[in-house]
Amino acid sequence: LQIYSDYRKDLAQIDNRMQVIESGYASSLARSLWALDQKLLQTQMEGILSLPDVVHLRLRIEPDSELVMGDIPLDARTKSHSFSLVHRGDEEFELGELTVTADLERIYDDLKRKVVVILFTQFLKTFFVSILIIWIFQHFVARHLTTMANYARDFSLKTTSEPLTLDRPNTPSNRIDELGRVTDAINQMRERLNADMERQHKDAAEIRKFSKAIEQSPSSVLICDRQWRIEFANQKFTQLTGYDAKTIVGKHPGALGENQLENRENHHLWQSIRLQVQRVGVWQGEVNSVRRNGERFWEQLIVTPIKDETGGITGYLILGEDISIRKRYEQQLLRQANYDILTGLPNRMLALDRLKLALAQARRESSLVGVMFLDLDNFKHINDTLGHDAGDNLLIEAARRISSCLRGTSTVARLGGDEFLVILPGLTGPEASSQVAERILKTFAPPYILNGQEVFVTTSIGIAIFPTDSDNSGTLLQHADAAMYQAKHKGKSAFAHFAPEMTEVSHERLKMESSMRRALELKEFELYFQPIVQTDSGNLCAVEALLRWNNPAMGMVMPDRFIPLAEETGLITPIGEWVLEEACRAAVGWIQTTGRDIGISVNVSPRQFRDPGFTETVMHALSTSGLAPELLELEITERLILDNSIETAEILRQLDKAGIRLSVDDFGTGYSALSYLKSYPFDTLKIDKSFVQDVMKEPEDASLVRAIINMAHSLGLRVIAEGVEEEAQTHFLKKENCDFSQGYFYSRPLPAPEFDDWLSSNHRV
Ligand SMILES: Nc1nc2c(ncn2[C@@H]2O[C@H](COP(=O)(O)O[C@H]3[C@@H](O)[C@H](n4cnc5c(=O)[nH]c(N)nc54)O[C@@H]3COP(=O)(O)O)[C@@H](O)[C@H]2O)c(=O)[nH]1
Repeated sequence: LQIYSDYRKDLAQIDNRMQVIESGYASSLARSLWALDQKLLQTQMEGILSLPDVVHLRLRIEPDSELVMGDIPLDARTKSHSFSLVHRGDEEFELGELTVTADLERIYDDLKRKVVVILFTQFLKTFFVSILIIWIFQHFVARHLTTMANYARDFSLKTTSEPLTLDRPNTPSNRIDELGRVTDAINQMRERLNADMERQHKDAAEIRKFSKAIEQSPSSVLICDRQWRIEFANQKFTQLTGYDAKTIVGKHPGALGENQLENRENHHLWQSIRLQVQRVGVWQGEVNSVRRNGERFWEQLIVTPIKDETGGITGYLILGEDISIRKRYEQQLLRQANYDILTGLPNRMLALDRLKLALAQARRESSLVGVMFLDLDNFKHINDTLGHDAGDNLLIEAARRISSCLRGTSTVARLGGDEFLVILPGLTGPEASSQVAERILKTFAPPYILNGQEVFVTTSIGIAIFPTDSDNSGTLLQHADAAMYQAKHKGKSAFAHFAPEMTEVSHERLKMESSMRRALELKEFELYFQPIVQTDSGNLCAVEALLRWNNPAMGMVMPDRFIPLAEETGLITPIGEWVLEEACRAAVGWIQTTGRDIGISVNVSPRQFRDPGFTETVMHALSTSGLAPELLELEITERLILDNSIETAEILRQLDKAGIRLSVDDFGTGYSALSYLKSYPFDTLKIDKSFVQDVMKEPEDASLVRAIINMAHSLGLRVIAEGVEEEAQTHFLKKENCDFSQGYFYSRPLPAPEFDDWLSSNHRV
């Protein structure tokens, strides 16, 4: 711009000069021309030519001459200016025209010089300024950017603890400038990354822990997606089912096998599981599953949905536990509770159930049911003379012969000892039962081979018909029993139909009942005491009170004989009350004499337990004797709990709340379902003596006792083994960690004075 402006100025100067020439010389030149004064004209033109930059003059003289002075250099850039020469008198005459040409080369040279100088100085200035700027940029910005770039390049998960620092003073202004802010942002990012990584490590450790726990869980674990397709199976699942986790991924848990029939069965089960999980949120139950090798096993399944934070279902969790052993024991216990071990026939309990069912069906169909009571003649004699084994073999063979005479719909059961019961549903008439009886008597005709010798055994059969003789199962049995006695009276190997006059045979029973009604008043009842000891030390810890009836006419009557009658007649309530008060009083006496807390166990019959005033009776016995509630243990049979009534649960809860201990008596002889033990507040479980007595002889009984102890312990119950008679049994029970033992090995039940002697002489008290 500067150069251009100078250039314009020089041009303007030349123009100026042309104007000055025009204004200064035009009139004098016109005068010289008018006067035709050539000399002066020449002088004037030379004067013009001497002016700076003017190199050429052309004077055109009218009409046709011309005067030229000076030269125009070749290729020179010029500027010309022409003006007219006019004579102004009265009239104006154009005398000619002067064209002045100025050489612009000087101006251009000046211009070039200036350009060179300016360019050079500008270059130097720019160069040094750039150097300065570069240095400033390098010092204040670029080297820090390089540091940042190096930091970013070398940044890795290992270096997150090292912050980015710049090589410059940490002043407030440095902290808030761009570099400071970027450094701060990078360091904040590093810290956030650190915190995220720490959280991630923690989460990963948690996830590892949980997945290890699931992987090593003692329960089998399946995780399915929302469509019930398996996503994960743990080791235990593979162990349990034989299916490799990889091969079942994506399959439905109910369609693992190749057997289409099984898959179809499973389909219905899993459909109801799915519906319940959707409706209730959990499904729990026992399932008979199939292993990969086709083997069946029982498992306890719990199926629950897996939910995300919003409560939406993301999948399903299926936990399984192999309960085959427990199931086997339950089934074994159930079998033992319902079947007679010796003959394999249904026992009394199952027989009564079947009888009730047969009666219910007969009522619906208006048909007849025959009830036969069989008793082997002379069985006691054979048992006593040939021994128990021979007696057992006889019972087995008798059971087989009776069964062979019956149709599939009939039931034959062993009621106990040598008594059998036959139920004949759908009878066409009483004579049909006579035909069956005759068949049975006939099959008894061939001799039995016992201990290598031939023995002839007969049976007596009593028959009662539903509904002719009674429409009640209990009465029908009594009638059949009465008829059986009639058949025996007839002379054995006979059968008899019930007749009303036979009821007279229950005369003895009536006599017993009336004696029992007076027994309390006449103080004929007595308590015997049997110690309960700690199995490992043999030390006394409690005593069981056992009732005896000392009748002048009948002698010492054992409870098995009179308690069922006392229950039937309701006399058990006052008798039980007396037992409770006596037992508590006796316990307080021992505590005072020995200075030790000795507990007392009292048997409670179902009818006594269900009496509305039972809880008050117990509390009254405790308060009048002053016995601490935790020293009283009530023994309740499984039978009582099986009715599963709300009242039973409520009474048990009240007693438990009062601090009284509760035990399940004769465990193993009833239904033996372990599930109820969980539902009621029991403290102790008493294994029935029938199992304990054979632990050294029967491996099955030993494993059953072992299983009962383990299961009771797993439910938090203490275990008492009843009927310990031999030392070997105590070793077995010790080994199996049975808490307490009771039986003749330690002491028989003793009357009060003898028990006091036992207490004072027994060093383990
Ligand atoms: N409701 C009530 N029931 C009672 C009461 N008193 C007794 N009973 C029940 O009568 C059943 C038979 O009792 P008992 O004849 O007294 O027999 C008990 C023991 O003598 C017997 N026992 C003890 N140790 C051994 C042994 O080593 N071998 C062996 N063969 N028998 C032995 O066991 C009976 C104890 O049974 P439990 O009650 O199951 O502990 C019996 O069912 C009593 O419950 C009563 O007051 N009220």
